[in-house]
This record gives sequence, structure tokens and C-alpha cells, in this order.
Amino acid sequence: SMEQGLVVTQLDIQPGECIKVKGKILSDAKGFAVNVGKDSSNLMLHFNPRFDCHGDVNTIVCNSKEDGAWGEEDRKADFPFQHGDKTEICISFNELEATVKLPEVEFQFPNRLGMEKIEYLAVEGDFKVKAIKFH
Ligand SMILES: C=CCO[C@@H]1O[C@H](CO)[C@@H](O[C@@H]2O[C@H](CO)[C@H](O)[C@H](OCc3cn(-c4n[nH]c(N)n4)nn3)[C@H]2O)[C@H](O)[C@H]1NC(C)=O
Repeated sequence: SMEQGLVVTQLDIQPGECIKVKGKILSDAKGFAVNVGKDSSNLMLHFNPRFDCHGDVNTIVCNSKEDGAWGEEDRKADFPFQHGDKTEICISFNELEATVKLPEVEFQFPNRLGMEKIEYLAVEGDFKVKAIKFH
């Protein structure tokens, strides 16, 4: 599985605020994930670009996790990532959905758990975090 990377807890991100994660995708990346929610067992969003892993090629898999149990996966049509890319991923949310803004495209994912704040951020896998900002 993906080795543990940056983990930030005790956050208090409100609807409309955003979390910006800047970093570099490894040149031989198999996949990476950005997780936001309450804690590692309760995720509003697991945003998981897969270059080649779990049987997926160049596919973004999104999911939620409630009390440790994965929800229904949502596979996105676009894959705006390439090996070695520097990128900036901006995550925000409201009561209805989470939004992931990338330089050229954005994705939505339902706020299935009805979370009212984001307290937890984790980045896993083949992504080297250079900076995080909270706006
Ligand atoms: C076709 C076979 C059965 O379906 C497959 O079932 C797999 C196992 O549940 C699915 O992969 C999981 O999909 C989850 C999202 O729905 C997650 O991406 C999960 O990986 C999360 C993960 C976290 N970590 C990790 N966290 N911390 C550390 N150190 N490692 N490692 N893996 C993946 O292992 C995979 O996406 C799913 N594929 C399909 C097509 O449904």
C-alpha cells in the first residue's frame, strides 16, 4: 500500500475555505492520494489519482470512508496528471460537496458524511509535498 506521507491534524477548515497542497509527482509514480476529513477512518474525500495501481491506469478514483469502511467509488473521466509534474491541488467543500481544483480542471465529490469542517489532511504515495496553504 502507499507509504504514509504528510499528516496534519487539529485543523478547523470551514465551508468555503480551501486547502492548497503544492508538490511534485514522482517520475515513476504508481499513484498518490490526498485525504481530507475528520480523521483517517472518517474521510470526506479520498482523492486518489492512479497511474498504474489496483488495476487502474491513468484514473482518478474518489471515495469516502465512514468509521473505517470505504464507500462507493467514483471514477473521474479526466486525468490531468503526468509523471514528474509539479501541481497544486486546492480542496474546498460545502454541505453538499467537496471540490478539487487543479490548474486546468476541477472535480466535485458529494459530502456523503455531511461534514461541517475538515480537521484532518493526509497525503500518501508517490507525491512529494513542497508546501501547504490554508486560505
Ligand atoms: C476489482 C476488485 C475489487 O475492487 C477493488 O477493490 C480494491 C480494494 O478495496 C480497491 O482499492 C482500494 O480503493 C480504495 C478507495 O476506494 C483505496 O484507494 C484503497 O487504497 C487506500 C490506501 C491507503 N493506503 C495507505 N494509507 N496509509 C498507508 N500507509 N497506506 N494504502 N492504500 C484501495 O486499496 C479498488 O479500487 C477496487 N477496484 C474496482 C475497479 O472496484
